Amino acid sequence: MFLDLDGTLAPIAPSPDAARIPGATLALLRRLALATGGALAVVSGRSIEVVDRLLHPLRLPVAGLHGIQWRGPDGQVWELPVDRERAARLQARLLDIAAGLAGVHMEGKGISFAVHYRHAPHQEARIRRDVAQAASAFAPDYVLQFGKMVAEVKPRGADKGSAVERFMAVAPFASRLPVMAGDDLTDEAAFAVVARLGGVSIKIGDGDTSASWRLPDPPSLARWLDGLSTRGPDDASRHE
Ligand SMILES: O=P(O)(O)OC[C@H]1O[C@H](O[C@H]2O[C@H](CO)[C@@H](O)[C@H](O)[C@H]2O)[C@H](O)[C@@H](O)[C@@H]1O
Repeated sequence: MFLDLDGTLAPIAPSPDAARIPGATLALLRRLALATGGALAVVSGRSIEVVDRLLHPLRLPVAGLHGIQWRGPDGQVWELPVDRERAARLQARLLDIAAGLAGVHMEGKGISFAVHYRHAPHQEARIRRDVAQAASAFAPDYVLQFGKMVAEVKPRGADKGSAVERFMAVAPFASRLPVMAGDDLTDEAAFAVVARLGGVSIKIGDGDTSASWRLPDPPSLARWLDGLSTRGPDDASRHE
C-alpha cells in the first residue's frame, strides 16, 4: 500500500509548515502497517526527514522528494546522486524568482526546490513561466514538476513511479497487489506503474487522472482505510 502525504494523509494547509497528519490517521497507519505485514509506504514530495517528522513516532518505508530519495523496509536509504554546487546555484535562482513577491516563497529541500504561490494566486502565470525557465536552464539534469499552487524543480532520474517499482521489487511488497492513493500531478507516475502491475489507484479530490478510483478528500480515504485495517484475514476470505 502506497500513500501520498500532502492532500492525501494530511489535508492541504495554508503553508508547508502548517500541514499535519491527524492523530486518528497516524493510529490508522500503525494498524495498517501491522495488517499488511509492513507493506505500507509513504510516497511523497517531502524529504524523508520531513515525512518522519510528520509521522513521528511512526517510522515507515518512505520515498521522498518525488522518488529522488527512498528508504526501504530494512531502513536502507538510497538517494539519486546530485551535484550539490549546481543544486545551490539553482536554489539561488529560485530564491531570486520568489524574492520581493508578496505571498510567494521558496521551499528549499536540499536537492529539490518548490516555489509556492498559495497566498498569491494571481502570480501563477508568472511563477510557472519563471520557474519553467529556471528548470530549462538547468536541463537536462533538472525537471519541472507542477503541483497544487506550487512549481517545483527536481533532479531528473527518478519519480514516484520508479519509487513504487523499487518497493515492489523487495519484501514484503514483492508479489503483492499494489494500492496507491494520491491527490496531485506527481502521483500520476505512480498510478501508471500500479496500473501496469494490475493494482488499484485512487485519486483524492478533483482533477484529471489516470487513476481507476476516486475519493473526495483525505477524511474519506481515512474512513476507507479504516474499514480495511479492521477487517481481519477471516473477514477478507469471507468476502472473496
Ligand atoms: O507528494 P506530496 O506528499 O503530496 O507533496 C507534494 C508537495 O506538498 C507540499 O506542498 C503542498 O502542501 C502544502 C501543505 O498542505 C500546501 O501549502 C502547498 O500549497 C501544496 O503545494 C510540500 O510543501 C511540497 O514540498 C511537496 O512537494
